[in-house]
Amino acid sequence: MKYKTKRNAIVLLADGTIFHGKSVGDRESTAFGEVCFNTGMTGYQEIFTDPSYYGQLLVTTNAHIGNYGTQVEEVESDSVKIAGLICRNFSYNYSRALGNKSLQEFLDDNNLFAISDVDTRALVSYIRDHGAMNAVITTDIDNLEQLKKQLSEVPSMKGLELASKVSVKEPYFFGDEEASYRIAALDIGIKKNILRNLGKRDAYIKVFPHNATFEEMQAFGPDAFFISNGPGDPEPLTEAIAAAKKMISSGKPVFGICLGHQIIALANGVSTYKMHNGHRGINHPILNLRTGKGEITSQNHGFAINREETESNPDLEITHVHLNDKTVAGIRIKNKDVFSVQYHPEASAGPNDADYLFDQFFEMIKSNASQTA
Ligand SMILES: NC(=O)CC[C@H](N)C(=O)O
Repeated sequence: MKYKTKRNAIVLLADGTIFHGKSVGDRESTAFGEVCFNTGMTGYQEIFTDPSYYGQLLVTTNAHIGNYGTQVEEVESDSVKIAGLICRNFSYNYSRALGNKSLQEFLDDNNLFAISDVDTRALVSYIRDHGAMNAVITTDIDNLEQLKKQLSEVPSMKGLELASKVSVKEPYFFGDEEASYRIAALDIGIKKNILRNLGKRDAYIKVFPHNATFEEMQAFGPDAFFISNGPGDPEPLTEAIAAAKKMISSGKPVFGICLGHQIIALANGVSTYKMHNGHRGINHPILNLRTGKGEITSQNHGFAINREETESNPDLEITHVHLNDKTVAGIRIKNKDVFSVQYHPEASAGPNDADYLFDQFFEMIKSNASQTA
């Protein structure tokens, strides 16, 4: 087999703990980032290309990664966004009628360093107990003191602005120019499947860079605004928060997903905090408090909005809660067409239980447009 030689590799955590593994392929490399884990059993390609993962070393808890290869259309952005991959068994071969490439080729094309043969169950238990922290994966295993020094210089995710690293530099359009509705979307790390979900509901979308002003977005003549998911700490995104305040006052519908949800909360004076461990997986249970129905959702976040501040804010209503830990999973602004969720109704990867949120957004857009016509 082509990739027979594997080098010894390690995961070195910021607290000095070491887990052993092997390089994927015959490759010498080193990658730094915040270590986090995703429990999804499928959807690795969508997860690896999700811009919200920028700067993170991802541990996959499924026992096999790569077994169904990759497919050119199943990407959530134009490149791999994770900083490195840590897995148990890496499958160099794949079996899938419509696959285009092996995962190894796909990761090599993206120059992404991956290590396998790690006891991921032990690693995940460790992170669960000790919380999210920075780490390095490397084949440079004889140079520990130097690595520890470099690792101590990697900035903490708390306070880190990363949206500018993944956002588009210039505005672009998505969908049919003749569509019935126009949406101005703020790209602070947008996933492609969000655009597909908006576009297929008869919308023409103009996607704006992370630092676009409200006035630039308004000049498109939108019927509604959208604020995307994305990486890093939401609090340093002062330009996005300022734009969100004006979107909210505009009277037009506003929908925020994940980082966008956190920005809407911050625009209402609610603070955010770094969680002990985030929620990353494709089966997170949510309760919709308005309907009393449960939803199984796709999630990927390491920050959350402050629950007490949300509850005591007279303008806000909590619409969804996470059933595992009762964190806030969705809010709306009372008497306005503004709402947001901490999870991913666009799925990709994951279930489509929360697809109705896109329909809800378009119902708001239609009734808002008819009122202002
Ligand atoms: N998927 C996202 O938008 C994540 C938002 C934010 N970066 C967090 O980790 O909480």
